[in-house]
Amino acid sequence: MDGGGTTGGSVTRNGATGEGPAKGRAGGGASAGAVGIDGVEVRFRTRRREVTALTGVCLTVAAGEFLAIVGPSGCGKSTLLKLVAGLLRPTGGEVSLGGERVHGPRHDIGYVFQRAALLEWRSARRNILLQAEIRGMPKETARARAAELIAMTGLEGFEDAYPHELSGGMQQRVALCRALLHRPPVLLMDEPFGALDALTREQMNTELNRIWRETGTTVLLVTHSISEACALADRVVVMSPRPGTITEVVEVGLPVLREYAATVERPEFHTAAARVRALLGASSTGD
Ligand SMILES: Nc1ncnc2c1ncn2[C@@H]1O[C@H](COP(=O)(O)OP(=O)(O)OP(=O)(O)O)[C@@H](O)[C@H]1O
Repeated sequence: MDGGGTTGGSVTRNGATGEGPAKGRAGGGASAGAVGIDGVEVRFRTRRREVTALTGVCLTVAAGEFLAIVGPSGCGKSTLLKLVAGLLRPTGGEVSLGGERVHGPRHDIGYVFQRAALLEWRSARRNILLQAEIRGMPKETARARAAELIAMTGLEGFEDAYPHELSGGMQQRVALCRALLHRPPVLLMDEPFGALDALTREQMNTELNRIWRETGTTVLLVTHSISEACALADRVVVMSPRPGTITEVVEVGLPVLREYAATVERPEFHTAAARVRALLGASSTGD
């Protein structure tokens, strides 16, 4: 049930180059944290028409893998993330997390959206701790984990600031901390840096790479940026226009340690980005 062919350079995950990490970077198979998407179809029926958003989508994501998803607007990228989160049921096929079929909303995932969606009347720390309150996590555990994440994302000194006192990048860091508070094995990110300026976005890419290496979380990132996808991911899933199917899965073949500016200079990056761009053809996906 693996989706699409692969292309690009050799596999360097598992630190084969000696430049990388990291715990939890398992091979294939349905180990804990792995995502399985098997023959999935999604049809939406509204009063006026029926839309087939996804059809015949098959994909296996290994535990600890970083997967990026790109494709033209409306090809079903967000729909795919919602299926994994259990917020949506497929019309056909099956979705699994850690080898277990997804039947409804899952609590063992983290979700980051384009907008940080922070509560304006809560400080950064209390926005992060919201996750703990919703889940009934023990207070001390939650506070300790929040402090760890605040340090990891460079938010120290801003714990008591309110959202309007934070830059866009800082707000997304808070959203990321909130999504990671309960140590989810799977992190879903839907255009998380789309609203940031180019420089902040590059910094966030480098940070996300570090956080991914440190946490060992499986990441599914939806992005419109070919550069972002190839700079961060182990593999890039390229989708076709609606009804969304997987056109190809491009293996990036870069070491897991990725500092943005250096990464985009590497030949493996250029090979992968050129392939993704060619597959997307004249579609609207940016850069
Ligand atoms: N709840 C819904 N009801 C009806 N149609 C929907 C619903 N959600 C999504 N769709 C349709 O399904 C298709 C895929 O939507 P989706 O949001 O997954 O695309 P996307 O690839 O994430 O788009 P974009 O890149 O523009 O964010 C679109 O045609 C959209 O109109």
